Amino acid sequence: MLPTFATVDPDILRTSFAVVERRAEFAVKYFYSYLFWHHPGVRALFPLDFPEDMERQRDRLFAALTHVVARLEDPGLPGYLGELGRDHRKYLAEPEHYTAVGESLLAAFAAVSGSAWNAEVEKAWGEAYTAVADAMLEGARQAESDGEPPWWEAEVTGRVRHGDSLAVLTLRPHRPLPYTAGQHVGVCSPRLPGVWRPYSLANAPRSDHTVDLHVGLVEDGVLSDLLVRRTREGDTLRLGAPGGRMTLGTPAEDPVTFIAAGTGWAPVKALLEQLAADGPGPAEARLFLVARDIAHLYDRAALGDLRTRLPQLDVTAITPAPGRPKEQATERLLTALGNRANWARHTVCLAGPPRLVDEVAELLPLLGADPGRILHDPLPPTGGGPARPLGPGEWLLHRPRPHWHRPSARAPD
Ligand SMILES: NC(=O)C1=CN([C@@H]2O[C@H](COP(=O)(O)OP(=O)(O)OC[C@H]3O[C@@H](n4cnc5c(N)ncnc54)[C@H](O)[C@@H]3O)[C@@H](O)[C@H]2O)C=CC1
Repeated sequence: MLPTFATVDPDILRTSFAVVERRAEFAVKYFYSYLFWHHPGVRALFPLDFPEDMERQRDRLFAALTHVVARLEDPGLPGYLGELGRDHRKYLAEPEHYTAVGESLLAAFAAVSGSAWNAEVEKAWGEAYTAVADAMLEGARQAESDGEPPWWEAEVTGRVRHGDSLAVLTLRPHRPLPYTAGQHVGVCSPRLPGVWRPYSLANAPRSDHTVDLHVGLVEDGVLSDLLVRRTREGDTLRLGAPGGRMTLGTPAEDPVTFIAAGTGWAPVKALLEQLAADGPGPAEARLFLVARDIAHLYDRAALGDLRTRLPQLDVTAITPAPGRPKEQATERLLTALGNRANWARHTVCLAGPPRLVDEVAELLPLLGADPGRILHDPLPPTGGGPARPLGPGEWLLHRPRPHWHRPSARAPD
């Protein structure tokens, strides 16, 4: 049985985390300095050769903590943590590493909290961290006792380029990778040890166990550059444990809307393949496909095939007006979504750039969609903007663009 957070007072954690969050940058630096100084053995788990990756790792820690603090009463939290622990086996994380991380985290929180840190707060965080670590370790132990490897070695058996910035890789894992359409995996190349990035699996499970990845070139990206430009058939990659909640039951009978932007098409394609394979599918299905320009509406043959197999699928392709920036497609998408009805009846699967996902996920309930049936996965941002909440000073220096729900309300730029 997974540990619960029943004994931890969520208000104490939230109030004290708000204090830490305001000095997040310092807290994170303190945390890693403390961790590496007091537990030098842990260094091996982090990609110190890639400073940019260290930055991402730092952001990820805060993103994960924020996720936990925001969902303390969520009954799905232990399940999420179990999945995280199962996935952390790819970093070769052992119980003693969890202890070292917990000790360093509390030290960092105490260091940045000043007088807001007291015995009661320390006790609450100690208990919360123990519950988090126990849930993660339980997930890892379960995976190990199920005979799951910490990662799956996979050979690249196919590579198709779509323009300069996109490649579809086909991989054959050395042993079958158990997953559900819509899920994603961590991907790592032995040529960049320790650098893991999440990619959605772009196909429903196949009898030959091969999987496709759609890889878009990320500006200044380390792994995407290697995957798009320098990976060849016969190369080996590592895949972490599949995870993610953007999955549909089988057979899926309720009306469903898919919204895919850029390579967010990958998991949506997998879900459509699953619908087509399972039978007639829901009576009502709609797909909004968003791309930065017409040339980036790739994979048209596969879409044509899916339309034949799912004749009820209503497809809307959206690109920016000629000469407008790629983000304008998101405005057009929001308008198109506003023009549709029946949101209360639809399950919505949403995949694409994090900011688009955030904007759409905020808009849909205003259109009548049930927030509990809007499915998307929190993926780390790929460049172009901060990955964690901005501190007050940073906010003044880099004011975030406001999130507009009604594009018509947006001042012309
Ligand atoms: N499961 C998921 O949610 C998946 C998410 N992704 C993510 O999707 C993204 C795909 O990148 P690309 O193919 O290069 O897409 P892209 O950068 O070409 O963007 C496609 C469309 O997304 C919208 N968009 C992009 N940046 C935006 C912004 N800052 N604010 C509002 N809207 C924006 C625009 O409408 C744009 O036309 C990556 O961030 C990747 O991590 C990819 C696969 C699966």
